[in-house]
Amino acid sequence: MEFVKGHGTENDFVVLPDLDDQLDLTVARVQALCDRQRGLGADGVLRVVRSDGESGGKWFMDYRNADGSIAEMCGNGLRVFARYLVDAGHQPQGEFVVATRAGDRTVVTHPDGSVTNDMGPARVTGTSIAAVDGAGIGGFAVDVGNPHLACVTDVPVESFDLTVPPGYDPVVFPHGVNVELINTIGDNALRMRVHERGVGETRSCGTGTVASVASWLAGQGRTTGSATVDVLGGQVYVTIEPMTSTLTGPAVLVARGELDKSWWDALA
Ligand SMILES: N[C@@H](CCC[C@H](N)C(=O)O)C(=O)O
Repeated sequence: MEFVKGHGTENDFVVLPDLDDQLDLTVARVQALCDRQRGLGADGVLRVVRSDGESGGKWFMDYRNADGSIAEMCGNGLRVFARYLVDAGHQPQGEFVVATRAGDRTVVTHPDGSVTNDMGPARVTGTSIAAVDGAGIGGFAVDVGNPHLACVTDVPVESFDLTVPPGYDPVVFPHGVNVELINTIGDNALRMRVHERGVGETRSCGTGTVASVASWLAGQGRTTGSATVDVLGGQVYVTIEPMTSTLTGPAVLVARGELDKSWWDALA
């Protein structure tokens, strides 16, 4: 069984081509694939499935977090997914549509290896508080298809301990939440760290960067704008408009290989 390893600003993924939707991708298999000691190591798995195109997309991105849970959307993963499709010859370079659990998303692959995703609307739904290092930090709840609590703070984001999952209000976020801590570092320039639902701290989160810019704008009473977002693994560029948002950043394919069949079968 073929796999590809890739990353988008060091948010890393195992890509599993399963064009005819044959794989039984159990929680145990996702956990083992993502484990950095007993598997390949990744923040998540991207299963590539050919879709019937009825929803507008010819491809379905089946995204799983490292703990085996299913999430609606993954922004960095979508760029890697698009790069894989072009690299494998399944799509010509340029614009095409990928179906996700959050809806159809248009992607544009660029010759320099970067990808621009249409991320759909970033909806600011209210305010809430994250508990980090024993202190409460206020932020905005932002729905980017998946849930975020994006907190702009004056405390340098480098100073937080994200080895401990941030606390959050389960009434506001009944299905868990991704928590972003954000500093303003210049004109239209942010720095972000993230604790991802189903993973832990990661070096980047694409939907989290979109939520961060939406939250930063909401704090100024704005609903449109753009910013660069520095993350531990690099930099992305986000635009927010009333009806949609975009995310541009690198997508890197690192390795290709074959999973050992007896290892895979033993995990069923
Ligand atoms: N890293 C992703 C987000 C993956 C899903 C997230 N952990 C969740 O459970 O919602 C991204 O780049 O957006």
